[in-house]
Amino acid sequence: MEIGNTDAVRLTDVSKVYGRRANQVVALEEVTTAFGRGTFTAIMGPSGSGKSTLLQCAAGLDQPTSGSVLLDGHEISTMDETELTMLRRERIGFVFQSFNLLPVLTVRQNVTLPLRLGGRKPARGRVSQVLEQVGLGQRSNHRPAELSGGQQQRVAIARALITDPAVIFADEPTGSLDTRSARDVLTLLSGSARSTGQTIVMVTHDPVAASYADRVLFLADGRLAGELHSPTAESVAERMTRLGAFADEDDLARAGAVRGGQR
Ligand SMILES: Nc1ncnc2c1ncn2[C@@H]1O[C@H](COP(=O)(O)OP(=O)(O)OP(=O)(O)O)[C@@H](O)[C@H]1O
Repeated sequence: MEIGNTDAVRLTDVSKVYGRRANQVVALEEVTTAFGRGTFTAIMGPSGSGKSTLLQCAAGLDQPTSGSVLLDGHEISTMDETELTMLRRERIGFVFQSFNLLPVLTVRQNVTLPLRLGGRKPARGRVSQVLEQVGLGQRSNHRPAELSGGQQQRVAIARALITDPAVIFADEPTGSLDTRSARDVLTLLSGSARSTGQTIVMVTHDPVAASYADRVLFLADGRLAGELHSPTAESVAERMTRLGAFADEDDLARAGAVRGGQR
């Protein structure tokens, strides 16, 4: 069922409780929000605030305890595992901190893998087009070990883009990259939202990374704790400090670097 609306994902009163009785952890509590088509949203919050849980529930990798998740017009909270697997394969792209490329496959083979797993072939010229889009047109026959971290992450983004997904979910996509590679990856993500209307939802701890998004959603203790539109690294860092997120020295140093104007 496809419904005509402008939201790629809509969560209504989503709660997630792990464990039973005395050991219960409320990871998400009645979260209601939406991710509009063609938008780039960053999700931020202190450690343990529910960011990964939100991403997993929104992407159909985990089922909420209660509430509704409408993804690309499909109610996923009532789907069984087979239906969810199909939906994830067809309509969702994933990008992880650790790239998750297969070392024995070439760049081209890695990028086409999601299609081949679904028994499909890429349309003529599509793989080259996507590789050009991520700036790796000349690297299609290389293997991941022959590429830098930033280039490997761009292969992972090409692999996410190839299925033309309704949403790309990215979990700390710049977490293991140097500043310059991180900037390339973030520019690519924000560019694909702006130029091709790709919807992107990204979890990050980094205010600079979040500043590339159109909107930042803040979580605290499993609940929504406000949002910022057209964020700057400074405004995000300030909000995170207020949420008590920068509790250790590394985080404080990063917030300080941000105020020094990294971007
Ligand atoms: N499988 C699980 N079983 C029990 N508790 C869990 C499970 N997964 C997450 N939690 C708990 O749910 C809460 C939210 O966790 P989550 O991983 O979503 O937070 P996060 O904001 O992504 O944290 P971080 O920034 O540290 O990665 C935490 O208290 C965590 O301990």
